[in-house]
Amino acid sequence: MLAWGGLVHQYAGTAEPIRYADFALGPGRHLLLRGASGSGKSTLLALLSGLLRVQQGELEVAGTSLSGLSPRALDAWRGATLGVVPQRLHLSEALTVAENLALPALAAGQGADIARAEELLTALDIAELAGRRPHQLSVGQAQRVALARALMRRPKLLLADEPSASLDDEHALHMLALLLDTAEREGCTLIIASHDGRVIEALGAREDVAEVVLRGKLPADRPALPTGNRTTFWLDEGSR
Ligand SMILES: Nc1ncnc2c1ncn2[C@@H]1O[C@H](COP(=O)(O)OP(=O)(O)OP(=O)(O)O)[C@@H](O)[C@H]1O
Repeated sequence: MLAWGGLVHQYAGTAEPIRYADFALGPGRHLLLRGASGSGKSTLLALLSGLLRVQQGELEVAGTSLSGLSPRALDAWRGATLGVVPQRLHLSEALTVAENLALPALAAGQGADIARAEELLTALDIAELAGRRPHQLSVGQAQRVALARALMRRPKLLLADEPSASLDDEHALHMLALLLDTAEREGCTLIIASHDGRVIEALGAREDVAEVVLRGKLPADRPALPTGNRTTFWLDEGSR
C-alpha cells in the first residue's frame, strides 16, 4: 500500500538533503507519522501526496510508483487516490456544507455526486447540517465536514494532518476514533501526522497502526530500528 526506498529530498538553496530510511506499510495497517519540528514530516506528506516530486529514490503509494509521474499525472493520481483532512480545514465560507462537499468533483471536472454527499453526511451523523455555512458549525462538526469532503471521491488513502490540534481531550480522542472507524468502513489506509501525546498514546495501543518517528538530530550511522510494529527513522544528518 505504501513503501519507499532510498528516498531523498533536497530543497533548492539548502546545503543538505533530507533522507528517509526505507519503509513499507503492510496491507490492512494504518500509519502514525511523528517527529520533532523540522524533522521532515511535512516534506514526507507532500511527497506522499504528490505535491512534491520525487527527486531521488522510489516511492510507491496505493500501487502507483510516484517516482516517474509528470506533474499532470500526479494531479490526476492525487485526486483519484488521496483524501486529505488538512490541519486548517479550508472549508469555503461562501458555500454551504453540501456545496463544500461537491468541490472535489467539480475541481476534477466531474458533476457533483449528491448521493455520495448524503451518504457521508449521514454516516458521519451531520446530515442535518447540509444547508449550513462553515461559520455556523462547531469545531467538531467542521472537522466531520472536512472528513466527508476528503472521502467524496472514495480515496484509497486518507491523510489527516494534526487532526487533534486545538481539540480538548474528549474531542481529540473522539476525532481519532472517528478517523479510524471511518477508514475501516471506507476500506482506506489512514495516515495520521501528529505530535500530540494523546494521539500517540491511543494509537500506540493498536496493533493495526505502524509508527514512523522522524528524528532530525541523531547520528547518521543509526539505521532504521524495527521494534515490533514500531519503526524509528532517523534523518541522515551526517554532514550537517
Ligand atoms: N521550502 C523549503 N525550502 C527550504 N527548506 C525547507 C523548505 N521546507 C522545509 N524546509 C526544511 O526542510 C526540513 C524539514 O522540514 P519539514 O517542514 O518537512 O519539517 P516538519 O517535521 O514538518 O516540521 P514542523 O513540525 O515544524 O512542521 C527543515 O529543516 C526545514 O527547514
